[in-house]
Amino acid sequence: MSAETEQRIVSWHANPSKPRFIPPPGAVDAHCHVFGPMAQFPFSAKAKYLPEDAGPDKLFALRDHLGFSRNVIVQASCHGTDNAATLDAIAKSDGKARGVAVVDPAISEDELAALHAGGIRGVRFNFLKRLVDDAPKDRFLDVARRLPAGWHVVIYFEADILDELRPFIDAIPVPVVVDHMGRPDVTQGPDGADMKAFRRLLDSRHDIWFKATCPDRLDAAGAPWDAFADAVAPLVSDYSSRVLWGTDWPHPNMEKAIPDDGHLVDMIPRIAPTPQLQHKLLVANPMTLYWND
Ligand SMILES: O=C(O)/C=C(\CC(=O)C(=O)O)C(=O)O
Repeated sequence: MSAETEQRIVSWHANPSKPRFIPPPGAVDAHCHVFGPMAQFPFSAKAKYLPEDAGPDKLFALRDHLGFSRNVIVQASCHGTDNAATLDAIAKSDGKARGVAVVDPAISEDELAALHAGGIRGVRFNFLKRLVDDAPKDRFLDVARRLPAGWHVVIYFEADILDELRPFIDAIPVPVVVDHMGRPDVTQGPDGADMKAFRRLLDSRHDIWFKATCPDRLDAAGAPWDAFADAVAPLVSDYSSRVLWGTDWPHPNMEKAIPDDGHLVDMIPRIAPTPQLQHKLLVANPMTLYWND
């Protein structure tokens, strides 16, 4: 894809509402991205989408508008394995951001150490065919065995390949964080086949975490995303010590159904109704994974 021939896409709300829910002090938006700015950080030649710039200035303004304190910036597929934009945003955050990188599995120990010094605390393995050309499990496992101390692996997959991925996930030697709960069909409800399979995965190891994120991606009925709230609230309550939350801003590939970030924040008390759950989801859990040093 080339910037000259493709039209750049805006996938985020120009003027998100102020949420009614007020996050607790120290709340972490634990899943968000930056795009570019392209002039400084060009997108990957293999990128499957070409977004407009959504850099750290916009991300930090949104953080403050929504009442959050910190961000975990996840390297988006449009930047490939060049983590410069993510590192730049972390460096500009005044200690208020950490990150998850996407790396070439052949990365050296020195390069991993440099990512650690730049605030990276995990690597992401993406299995979505519409986002990446290949996902080599053996090479992923090789790098997972060489990660700096305290790091984890983030995996992104869709529910229909969970069974196939189980031996791979079982072999990951560090904690695992599952993006968007492995994209279950939330219309099946809390006891549907997808949620049951995901619970079996969570029960198989106590160091598998998940992000209770993306009602906009998972609930096609649209806001206020009632099916998402019904299906996800029991999961948050039953696995409250290993769940994270994030906006997913700037919502890559959601340009046809852009969510209002204020409405996304207002999902939090529906899936985590008590102050205790909200503190775990937004403060204690992400601090354990990302600011544990
Ligand atoms: O942002 C997300 O979590 C989900 C994405 C984009 C993505 O992961 C990426 O580009 O790396 C998606 O489903 O298109």
